[in-house]
Amino acid sequence: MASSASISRPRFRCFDPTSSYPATADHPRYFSSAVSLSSSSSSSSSSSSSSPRENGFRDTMAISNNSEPKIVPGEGGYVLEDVPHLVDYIPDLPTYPNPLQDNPSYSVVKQYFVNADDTVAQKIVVHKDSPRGTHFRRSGPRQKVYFESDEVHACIVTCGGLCPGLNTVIRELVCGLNHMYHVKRILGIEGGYRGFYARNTIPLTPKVVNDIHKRGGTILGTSRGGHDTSKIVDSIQDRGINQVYVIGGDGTQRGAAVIFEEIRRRGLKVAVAGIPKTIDNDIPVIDKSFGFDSAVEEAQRAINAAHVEAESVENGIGVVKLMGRYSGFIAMYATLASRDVDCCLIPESPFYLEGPGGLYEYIEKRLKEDGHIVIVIAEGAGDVLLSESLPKDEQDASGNKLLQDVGLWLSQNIKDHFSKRRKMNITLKYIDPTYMIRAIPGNASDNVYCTLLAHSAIHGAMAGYTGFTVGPVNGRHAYIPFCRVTERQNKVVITDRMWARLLSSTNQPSFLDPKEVAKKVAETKKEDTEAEAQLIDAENHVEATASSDPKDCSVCDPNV
Ligand SMILES: Nc1ncnc2c1ncn2[C@@H]1O[C@H](COP(=O)(O)OP(=O)(O)OP(=O)(O)O)[C@@H](O)[C@H]1O
Ligand SMILES: O=P(O)(O)OC[C@H]1O[C@](O)(CO)[C@@H](O)[C@@H]1O
Ligand SMILES: [Mg+2]
Repeated sequence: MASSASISRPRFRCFDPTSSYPATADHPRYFSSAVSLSSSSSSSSSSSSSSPRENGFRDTMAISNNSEPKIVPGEGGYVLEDVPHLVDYIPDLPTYPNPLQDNPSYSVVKQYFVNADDTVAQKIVVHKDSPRGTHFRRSGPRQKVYFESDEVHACIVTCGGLCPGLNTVIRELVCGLNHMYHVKRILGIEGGYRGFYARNTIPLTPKVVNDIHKRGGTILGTSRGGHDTSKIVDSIQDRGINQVYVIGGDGTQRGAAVIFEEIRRRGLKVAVAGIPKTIDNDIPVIDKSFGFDSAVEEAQRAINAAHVEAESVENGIGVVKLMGRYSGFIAMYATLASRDVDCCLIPESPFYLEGPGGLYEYIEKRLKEDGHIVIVIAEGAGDVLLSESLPKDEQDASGNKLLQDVGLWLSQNIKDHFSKRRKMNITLKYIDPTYMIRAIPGNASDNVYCTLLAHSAIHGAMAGYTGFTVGPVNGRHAYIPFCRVTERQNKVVITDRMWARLLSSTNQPSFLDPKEVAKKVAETKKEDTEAEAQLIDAENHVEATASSDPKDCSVCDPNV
């Protein structure tokens, strides 16, 4: 789904010879400006008895706050975009055997532990001569862990809008930590990020969370705004928390990235793991976000109702508004699944109302030929048209643009056009199931997916990885650096096959000038070629810099 066209690559830095952390089997050396610490740590003594502000290094310890992407080049254009690890800034941390090796459920699995070198390819359609390309570290349990079970004090927080499956992720984090790693101390942070410093916490046990996956919403509550980094990290430190599980969308992952930076700056032995959540499916790199399938399924009920209403009357028009602020995935998949939809409008594909090739013309054609029409519109579609007629510039507490009701606006315009100007008798029913599709519990497949996400996050944190988001890349779960999931939004690419399938199934106009389409295709191809060239440059660059004078940074900047 994600197009490589809009990927902006991380900037590559010189190999820093002062960077020194032990090359372990699980953690090979990498090229980046990693930190060098002057003192060894006693942080491994962090245990259940650790007192506030003792769960790691002292605040005052001089630690670089530099967290450039960790890029490991390999043969044939192979690049690993690795995630941070606690030993990057706390060397000499002791390791422990993974307790899973004695777990009767798991010990029967041949090769249960993930090979230290396993990585997941971002691009799996390749040509004979194409470079091997970007890879991410494969997720899963490691032979050695960096936390003892009774040392772990985990917390879970949910932020942003609701999404089916949130409670399942919470449940599986709690049960996974407890059943796989015997972790007993898990705190639920109430009410999103601000809950760290302004709300109570809830002790979470497998018993407390046993049934929650059957409910929509999040038992922890959620919020927008209120991200005060230093207060949040103070709270983490004061409570002696050493594993932070953050469930949320792009904004939340950005927030988690800053929390991780601050934790790293303070030198704390605290792993930060993100579990991506958004029904809009707008998080890049991962195959799809949890809750998306459930939301698409629930949207079918609204579309079905619109269809029944529309085909039961003469000149019936059903309009359904679905979520999708910047990305139209829900509208696109709900349309493709339903087959009752005649027109799908999404933010990525601008449309117009009047004149040849416009929406009104198409509606009239459908009404004449079929007697009815069903239109699905994503909430962010037609934003430009709408703001021209109703200018309004408001934001929510997180800084997201507050949208006006495009479904209502469109319905009103259609009514005005056909009744007043075309003098046609139409019956229009507007259905807005917006919050109904996200307030439900996860469906069966989302529940399984949520389990895998939670387990991946737990294995990663226990293995000492931090500053990462979990998610499947081409079907294999991986650890992805925060910067890769926050650098852009995943959007429907209207020059891709999926959108073409939709156009062919609805028969709607593309609303695009053929010349514009050709231009877009050319742009996409150019960006793809540039991205690949940059990868090859990066590999050559890292090799060159490793053997050159590290102070000579003229080669650092890919633009030089
Ligand atoms: N750049 C940022 N830095 C720090 N915190 C952020 C940043 N962007 C967002 N946040 C915080 O993340 C939380 C959630 O953000 P937001 O409301 O945008 O939802 P989201 O995680 O993107 O989920 P969704 O959009 O799917 O509902 C909020 O508490 C917000 O303050
Ligand atoms: O009304 P709220 O809670 O801000 O949520 C609305 C937003 O949430 C989202 O579903 C993202 O979670 C957007 O599609 C939508 O604009
Ligand atoms: Mg968001």
